[in-house]
Amino acid sequence: APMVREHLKTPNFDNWQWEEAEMLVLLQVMFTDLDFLMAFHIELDVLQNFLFEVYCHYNSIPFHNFHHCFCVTQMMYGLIWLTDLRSRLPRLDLLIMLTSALCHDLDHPGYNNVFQINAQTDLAIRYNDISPLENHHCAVAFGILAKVLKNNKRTGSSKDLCILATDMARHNEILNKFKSIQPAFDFNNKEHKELMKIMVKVSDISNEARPMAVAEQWLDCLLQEFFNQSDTEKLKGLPVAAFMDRDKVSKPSSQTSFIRFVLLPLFSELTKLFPCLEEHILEPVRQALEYYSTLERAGKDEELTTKA
Ligand SMILES: Nc1nc2c(ncn2[C@@H]2O[C@@H]3COP(=O)(O)O[C@H]3[C@H]2O)c(=O)[nH]1
Ligand SMILES: [Zn+2]
Repeated sequence: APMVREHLKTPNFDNWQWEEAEMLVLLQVMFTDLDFLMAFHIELDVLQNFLFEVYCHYNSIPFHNFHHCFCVTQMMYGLIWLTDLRSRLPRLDLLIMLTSALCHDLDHPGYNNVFQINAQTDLAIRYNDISPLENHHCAVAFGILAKVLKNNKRTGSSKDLCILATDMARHNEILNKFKSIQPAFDFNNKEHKELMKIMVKVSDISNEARPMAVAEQWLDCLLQEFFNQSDTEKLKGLPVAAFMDRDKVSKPSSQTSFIRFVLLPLFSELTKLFPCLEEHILEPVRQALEYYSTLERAGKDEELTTKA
C-alpha cells in the first residue's frame, strides 16, 4: 500500500489495473493526502458522498467516462507533487484544481461541442453555442456540490472551477496568455495564479505522457468515441471533421499531429516554469512522437509498395 501511494504521485500510474470501486478509494487518498479534510473541515463521509455522486454522473461511453476523470485527477495530483505546488499556492487553489480535474467532463454525452452546435442539441441551445459541454460539466459540478454540502458549507467562490478553460477551442488563447506571462511568473500575483488552470488543461490531454501501453489503450478509446460521432454525423448529414473520420485517420496520423501541434507546445511551456517536468511529461511525449512517426512512415511505405 505505501508503494501504491507513492506511485499515485507520478505519471507512471497505470489506471487499467484498478476497478472503479478502487479508483474511488484512490481519489479519497488524493484528497486526504493533500490535507484537504483537515484544512477545510470536510467530514470523510461528505467527501465520500461527493466522490460517489461524481462517479454516478459520468456516463458509460468509450473515452469521456469515469476512468478518464480518474486519470486527469491523478495527473493533476501528480503534478501538484512533482512541481511542489503545495509550497507555492494556498491550499484552496489546490483544492479547486483537483476538484476541477475531477468534475471537468461530468455527464459528457460522447459527442463534442461541434456536434452539439451542428445538431442544435438541447445543450447548444441552453448555452447559446458557447462552450456548451464545459458549461454543462460546470453546472453539474455545482449541482453535486450544492447537494452534498447542503447549506452547512460555503461552496467557495462559486464560479471559480477551472472547467471552462478545458474547451480546446480556447486552447491557443490560454496558451498564449500563459506564454506572455511565463517569463515573469509570480505565484503571488492573482492574475498569474489564475493561469495555473493550464495545469488542468495539461492533465486533461496528458495520456501520451503515460507509459506507452497505458496511453495506447486510451487512444483506442478516443478513436472509438470519435468514430462513433462521425458515423452519427454521416447518418444525419452533418459535417464530419477529418480527425474523427474512420476513413481518414489512423492511430499514427492522429498522434503525430496532436503531439507536434498541441502537446509539445503546451508541455514545453509549462516545463519552462517547472524544469523537473522535462523528464516526467516532456520526454515521454517526445518518445511517443518518435514511436508514432516511425509507424506513420512504415504505413506510408506500405501504401507505396501496394500501389506500385
Ligand atoms: N488525437 C488526439 N487527441 C486527443 C488526445 N487526447 C486528447 N485529445 C483531444 O483533446 C481534447 C481535449 O478536450 P476533449 O475532451 O473535448 O477532447 C479531446 C480530444 O479531442 C490524444 O491522445 N490524441
Ligand atoms: Zn477531459
